[in-house]
Amino acid sequence: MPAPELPPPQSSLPEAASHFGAHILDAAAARARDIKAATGGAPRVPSLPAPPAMSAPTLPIPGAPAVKTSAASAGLERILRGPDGLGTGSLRMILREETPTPAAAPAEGIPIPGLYYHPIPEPDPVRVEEVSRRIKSWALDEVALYPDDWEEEFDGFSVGRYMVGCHPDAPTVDHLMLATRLMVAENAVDDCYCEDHGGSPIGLGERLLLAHTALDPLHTAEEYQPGWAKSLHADAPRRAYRSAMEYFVRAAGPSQADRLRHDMARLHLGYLAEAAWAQSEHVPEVWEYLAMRQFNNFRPCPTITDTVGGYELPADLHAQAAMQKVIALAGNATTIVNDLYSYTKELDAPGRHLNLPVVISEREGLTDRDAYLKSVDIHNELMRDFETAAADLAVACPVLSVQRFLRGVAAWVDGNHHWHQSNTYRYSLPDFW
Ligand SMILES: CC(C)=CCC/C(C)=C(\C)COP(=O)(O)OP(=O)(O)O
Ligand SMILES: [Mg+2]
Repeated sequence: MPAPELPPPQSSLPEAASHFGAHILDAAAARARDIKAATGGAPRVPSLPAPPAMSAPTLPIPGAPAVKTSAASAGLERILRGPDGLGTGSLRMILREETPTPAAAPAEGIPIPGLYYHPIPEPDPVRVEEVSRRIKSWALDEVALYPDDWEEEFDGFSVGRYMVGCHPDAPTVDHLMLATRLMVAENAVDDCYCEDHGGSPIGLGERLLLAHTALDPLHTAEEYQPGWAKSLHADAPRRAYRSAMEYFVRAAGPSQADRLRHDMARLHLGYLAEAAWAQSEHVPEVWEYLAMRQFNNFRPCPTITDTVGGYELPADLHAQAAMQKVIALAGNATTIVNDLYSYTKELDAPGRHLNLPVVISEREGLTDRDAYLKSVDIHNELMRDFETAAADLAVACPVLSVQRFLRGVAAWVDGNHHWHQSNTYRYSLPDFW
């Protein structure tokens, strides 16, 4: 695929996407007021020197002169200038292709009573149809992802609606396809290597490591390089990882690609811990389960929100501890949403599929219902902690790319809930109410 055509850089979000993740900025404004009331002064300065207050925030344009302020350190100026090396020309904000904003229609399915979440408008049906068409073509014609008898399940996943709902600020369908191919590939690895399409804990480490080299290429002796290259076509998960990553690397900057590789390594580590417990039929303590779920986690999906949005969060701003905490909390909240909506599906699956309610019931001696309701409370705590941490960071670091990234992560969290609630093909609620 040629790299997406990039219209000229824009300095502010187009109206069509202006609603996404807005509650994060609302929360940030409230936090700023609270902080000012509590301290009588400006919001706390983070460990980085406070970046310059910008009245008309604009993305640092690669190669543009550094932002000259007394407050910004040289390091921060370098970060705010944004990447200006070779190949950074594509790292600019893209004007979103205008499509009509759909009226907010009630989602299918029933939201979990007592769950703290933000409803979203029904994803743009025009984009959903186009993404669904393109992803099926990719799955069948480019990577031979699945046999004919898996087609109903593939369609039932509704990945087009999922990704359009999670990336409302994606400027083009080409950008949405970056996330959609990765989502399909990540689920193919989970289904085929770990779960119900031939998965097993036995030999999982080898399979995951070899699949990971489709994301993080092997550089070895000339004699052995062809054997490795051929292996990337050996099965559907590796074909899917290789192709999805190839498209992603063409559109992303080097630090965005390396961020994804790191997040995928985290994901694979989480799969291995889950598999080790399945192999030994061990039920971990609750905190141990929550630790595993922070790695076996949707994290690699929200963290590409800048690439899918056509801009870049600078590596140093992504790597700062406050951002890492926001990402971890958001990923944890999204993944416990999966535990809650997939609970009945997993109870019906062979063997014991660990999720938060099952582990709490086993480890704390609660009834299934009480363990489930406690899991809802834990999700809600994680969601509020995520929103508080994101609001704090938005106040401490008023840089457009940071604020847009935080809104993108929040939009992903909201879109993920919408998909789980409304995917009645895949999920149903327990009768606890
Ligand atoms: C798409 C992606 C990065 C997934 C990461 C981990 C993962 C597979 C989930 C969070 C979904 O968990 P689970 O295996 O429980 O999936 P289902 O409940 O079967 O949908
Ligand atoms: Mg699940």
